[in-house]
Amino acid sequence: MTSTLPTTTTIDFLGSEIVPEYETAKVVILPIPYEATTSYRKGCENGPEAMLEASHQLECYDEELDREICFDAGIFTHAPIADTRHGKTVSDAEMLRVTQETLQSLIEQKKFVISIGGEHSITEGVVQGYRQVYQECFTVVQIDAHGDLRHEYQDTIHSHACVMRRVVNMGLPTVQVGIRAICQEEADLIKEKNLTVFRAREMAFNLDWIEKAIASIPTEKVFLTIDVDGIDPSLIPGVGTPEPGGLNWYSTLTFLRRLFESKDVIGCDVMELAPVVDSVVSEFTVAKLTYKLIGYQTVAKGWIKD
Ligand SMILES: N=C(N)NCCCCNCCCN
Ligand SMILES: [Mn+2]
Ligand SMILES: [Mn+2]
Repeated sequence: MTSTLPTTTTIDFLGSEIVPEYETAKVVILPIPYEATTSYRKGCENGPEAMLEASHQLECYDEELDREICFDAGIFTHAPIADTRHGKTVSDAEMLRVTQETLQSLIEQKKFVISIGGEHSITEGVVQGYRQVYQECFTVVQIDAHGDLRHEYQDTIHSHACVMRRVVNMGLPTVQVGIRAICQEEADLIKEKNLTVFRAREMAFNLDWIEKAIASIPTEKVFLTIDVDGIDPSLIPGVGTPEPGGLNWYSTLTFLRRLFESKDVIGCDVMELAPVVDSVVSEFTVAKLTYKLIGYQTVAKGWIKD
């Protein structure tokens, strides 16, 4: 009997010909095509697959780092988890559980995981995975247009608009970068808790922000969460809630390189890509951003092969 159920085949980051054995891979790409609470334009559940497909067009050679980084690091692409595509329902509790458990197991196996969303609420589960493994405190560095600091939004505390509030409530320090859309409740919380926020308006004309942001991170260990709407929508128009005035490409890369070389980045996620029909700009840019993260980490950790 042939099944009519949709099958999930995994598309490998960069293409199957470069995929190493799981055991030897330092890096695992974890697709999390989950979408439930997005409030404006939909489609971020299709982000991971679009990014993986676009990654086949990347050059393996990183011209900045002067290496074919993928052969140094070894990049393994995991099967998707918490998949809401094709009308499947996954509750927030189930998404958080499977995300936390998958992360915990990959981190225990010493993998450097880059989780690919999917909506930003997933980051709560991702960060919980790190908390299970790391006794030591770490800072969550967020690139985003939005504060995501609301207690609750549209009747759920697990909305993508609340994810950093969940992180703050875990007691972890945060550094928020590129912020340019917050509500009164968030502005009040930032003042009350004296949260560290680098606002896009202040960053726009002054590259000083990069060193200031690095210096403001209170711990050696860092988890990096990138909501791709933090980058300017002229570079990544495929997001659910676009906001003008975002980070440009080279200041983003300069910040990320500094972050990886000066801190111990224990993991990262790249969230909220919602592909636009008939344009590949967003998914290609997100694929390239992801490969840059791998490159910076590979150099920082000395995974370079002779
Ligand atoms: N993380 C996000 N993408 N957050 C988006 C929140 C959108 C809130 N719009 C509120 C408009 C009501 N005045
Ligand atoms: Mn955002
Ligand atoms: Mn966000």
